[in-house]
Amino acid sequence: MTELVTAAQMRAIEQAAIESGEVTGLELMERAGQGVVEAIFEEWPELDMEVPDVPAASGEGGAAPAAQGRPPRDISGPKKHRAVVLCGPGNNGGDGFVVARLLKARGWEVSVWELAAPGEGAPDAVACRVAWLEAGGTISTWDEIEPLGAPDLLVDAVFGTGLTRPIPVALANMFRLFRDDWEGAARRERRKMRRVSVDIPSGLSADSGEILIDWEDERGEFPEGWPGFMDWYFDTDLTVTFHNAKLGHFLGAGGESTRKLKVKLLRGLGFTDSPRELPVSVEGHVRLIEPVFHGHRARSDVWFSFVNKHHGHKFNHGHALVMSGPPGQGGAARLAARGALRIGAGLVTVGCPMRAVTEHAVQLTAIMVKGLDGTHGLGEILEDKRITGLCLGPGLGLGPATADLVRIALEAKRGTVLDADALSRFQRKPDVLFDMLHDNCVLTPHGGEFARLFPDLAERLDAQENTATYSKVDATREAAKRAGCVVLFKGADTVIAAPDGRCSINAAVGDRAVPWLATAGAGDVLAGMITGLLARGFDAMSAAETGAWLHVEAARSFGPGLIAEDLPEELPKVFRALGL
Ligand SMILES: NC(=O)C1=CN([C@@H]2O[C@H](COP(=O)(O)OP(=O)(O)OC[C@H]3O[C@@H](n4cnc5c(N)ncnc54)[C@H](O)[C@@H]3O)[C@@H](O)[C@H]2O)[C@@H](O)CC1
Ligand SMILES: Nc1ncnc2c1ncn2[C@@H]1O[C@H](COP(=O)(O)OP(=O)(O)O)[C@@H](O)[C@H]1O
Ligand SMILES: [K+]
Repeated sequence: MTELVTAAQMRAIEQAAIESGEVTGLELMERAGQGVVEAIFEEWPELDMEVPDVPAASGEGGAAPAAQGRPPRDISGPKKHRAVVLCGPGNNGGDGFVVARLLKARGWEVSVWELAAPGEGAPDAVACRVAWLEAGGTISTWDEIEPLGAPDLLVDAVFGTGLTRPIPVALANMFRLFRDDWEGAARRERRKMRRVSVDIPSGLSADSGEILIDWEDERGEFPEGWPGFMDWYFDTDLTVTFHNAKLGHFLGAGGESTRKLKVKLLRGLGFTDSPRELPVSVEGHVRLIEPVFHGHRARSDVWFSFVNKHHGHKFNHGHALVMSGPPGQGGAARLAARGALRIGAGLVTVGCPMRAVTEHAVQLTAIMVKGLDGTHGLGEILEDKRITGLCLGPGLGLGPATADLVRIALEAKRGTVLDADALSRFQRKPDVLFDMLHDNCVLTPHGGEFARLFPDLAERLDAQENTATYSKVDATREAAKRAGCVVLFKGADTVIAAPDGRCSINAAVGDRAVPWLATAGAGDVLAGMITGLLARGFDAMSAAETGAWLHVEAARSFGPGLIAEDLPEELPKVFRALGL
């Protein structure tokens, strides 16, 4: 798994490298700029070549008049590539000056626009600005911006990890206007404008992925028909970050805007080849779930145990029990049960009220059905120690029986997933639930359920929109600590945390985006998949991480048009593709 860092952790890493004398701040900035240029040419190799001029129409420009019967000959020579670099007042802007200088040295026409000159607080950026001027570069200020020739490349080096204050909405709007103006100009000149952000799209918090906008600022001055909220950051095609990806690349709006992310190593930070190991002790880091089966990277323990499924009979693979609600509401439990079976539990039983047995029996084949006489019946069946995974919540109902079933289930101390109604039922008294939970449990709330169990954390998360001091990672970590078990907070940026501080993100963004997974019942299947893994003996954190990752892989493999029923059925294909 890849380690993700916060802005403060990144600063600590850089600081440690600088203090050790291994590298200077200026060298780091130079490498960062080089990394961006390298990434640009890797992503768009065509930019590394000269642009052939478009032959002008007869009589215009430099093209020769067409000789009879022959196409016009281009005598105007190659055009230069053009870049516009937007520089901010800090070290992110410093990186921008390096990029500008390196592109100019390769023969590009480069215009630099400066929000404000870097000051004493950013001496390395000042030095890079001087180097740009010494290389013959010029600098315009943002209030002098005028339409110019269409660029092939727009480089956003305005704000990076140092953005902590919200930017004025007027500035955010300028990002959009530049982008639109230059994109229009590029279209007119038949060029394609690529947008690249240095470190993180400007306007986003590197810690929370939130858009940092000061909405109070001059908002009223702008005309009707404002663009939607999601346009208020520097919308970009490629983000080039350094050393390690940041949390903000995967959370919230940051996840949605980071379509393509390249991580460039800054050699001299105690690194050899891998961004996966952190060179200095970084407390409380977060991992991106990204199991790798082949290649030079070591397999994680989770995947090792998955591959090495024991041989033996079905009970070696665990027995999952999924509790169902009353007749007519059993679909959710059946979806969960199917997920548990397909992910490899040896046996799966749907436990239901006696009157729901017929409904389940006509629908289920490989999955067993057991009529249970309420809490008493659940207690009885749990005397069978071969039942190793429990799932309660999908379609269970919000009546008092649900709370009793949860209590009996938790007393049995098996691997247990609580989802949906099993969470919402405790809205009024979450502490009652927290007192019963044990460390082999996984709670799988979506946003609404999270707010029911942890209203103060959800409120804090909502309220911090413009300050970026509190992220989904912070909220989920706090929730896990309070609950005393693993909490998986769902979404395209699913965050999974354990009470001991371990935390990971399962990001369904960028090339892993699966918006079609937002379909009724998808969450029930996820609960079942995690239950199946618990039944197989995975610990709570590994079960949640592996289940969440496979859930998205199944959705990716199936593609648009997916309905919840398709998810379990897609798993064999995912396993095959993984070489299992
Ligand atoms: N030596 C280092 O620390 C390195 C830093 N690097 C770059 O440096 C960046 C971090 O640099 P900084 O910490 O200087 O911060 P940034 O350059 O990201 O931005 C902070 C600057 O913007 C100003 N600012 C913040 N909020 C503002 C607002 N709302 N309105 C107007 N101005 C605002 C701050 O006063 C500060 O000058 C990284 O993202 C990375 O691009 C890289 O060069 C690698 C080496
Ligand atoms: N835009 C999205 N991209 C990726 N996954 C998503 C997205 N929206 C929702 N999901 C996932 O889909 C599932 C929906 O679960 P949930 O909200 O409980 O719905 P339901 O109760 O209908 O099953 C969760 O696993 C969630 O992480
Ligand atoms: K930036």
